Amino acid sequence: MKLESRLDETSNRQESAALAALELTSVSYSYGQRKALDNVSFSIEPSRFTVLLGLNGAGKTTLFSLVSHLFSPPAGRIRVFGQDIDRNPGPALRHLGIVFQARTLDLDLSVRQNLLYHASLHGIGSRVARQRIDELLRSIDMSDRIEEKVRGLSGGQIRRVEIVRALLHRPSLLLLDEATVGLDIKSRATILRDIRALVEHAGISVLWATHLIDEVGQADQILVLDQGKLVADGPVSAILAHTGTETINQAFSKLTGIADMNIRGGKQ
Ligand SMILES: Nc1ncnc2c1ncn2[C@@H]1O[C@H](COP(=O)(O)OP(=O)(O)OP(=O)(O)O)[C@@H](O)[C@H]1O
Repeated sequence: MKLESRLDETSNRQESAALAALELTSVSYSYGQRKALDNVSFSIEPSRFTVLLGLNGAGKTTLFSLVSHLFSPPAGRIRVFGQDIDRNPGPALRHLGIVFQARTLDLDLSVRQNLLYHASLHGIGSRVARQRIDELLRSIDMSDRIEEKVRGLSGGQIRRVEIVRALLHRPSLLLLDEATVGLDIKSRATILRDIRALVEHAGISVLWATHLIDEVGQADQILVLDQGKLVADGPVSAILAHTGTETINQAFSKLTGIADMNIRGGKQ
C-alpha cells in the first residue's frame, strides 16, 4: 500500500513541523468517583510513531475522547500543533484524524457513500473528495470494493476503510485506538506496516493506542499508562535503560507491577 505517496502535499503538516504534535499538561478526568486519568502530561514530537501502551481500563480511550474534544477535561490543557482544543477546537480538530476502537462506518452504505459523507462533514468539495477517495482506495488495493456495502467487507477491510476515512482531510496527527483489535495476524501486520509507512514517508504523527506489547517497535516512542497514570514516557531504549530490563515486556511488567505477561498481552 502506498498511502503515504498520496498524502505528501498537505499544507497542515508543513506549517506544523516545528510544534509538538500533541501536548497534554496536567490532564485529569473522572467518571463520577472513578478517576480515569490522573494528572497526565506528555508531549509528542511531530512525524513520530508513538505507542500509547496500557492494559484494558488504563485510560487510553478516555484520553482519545479528550483529545478529540468529545469531552472537556475539568483540569489541564490539551494542545494539538499548538492549538488549544478547548479554546480553538476548530483549528485543533482540523489537524486530527481519528480511528476509534468501535466500528463507526454505516454498514448499509457503500464504501464510497461512507467516505463521501465524511468528506462533506469536513467541507471537502465533491470533486476533490471523489479524487482523494479513488486515490486512497487504490493505494490499499480496494478500488474494486468501492460500490460494495460495508456489511460485505471483512474486519480488516473495514478497518482500512476507516483509516482512509480518517486521512481524507489530510490530518497531521492520526490517533488510532486499538486499531488491530479482533483482526487476524496478517491484517494486523498490514495495518501496522502501512501506518508506520505514513509516518516515515508522509511525515504524519501517529499516536497508536494498544494493549499489545508485540506492536511496539524498537525505535518507537512509548507512553505507558497504568490506571490513569503515566508511568513511562520516552524512546524504548531509554525505558529499558531506566527500568534495567532487556525487553519491553519486562519493562512493562516492572512499571505496572503486574506479573510477566506473555508477548501478545495475554493478561489484560
Ligand atoms: N462511560 C464511563 N462511565 C464510567 N466509567 C468509565 C466510562 N468509560 C470508562 N470508564 C472507566 O474509566 C477507566 C478508563 O477506561 P478507558 O476506556 O479509558 O480505558 P482503556 O485503556 O481505553 O481500556 P479499553 O482498552 O478496555 O477500552 C476504566 O476504569 C473504566 O472502567
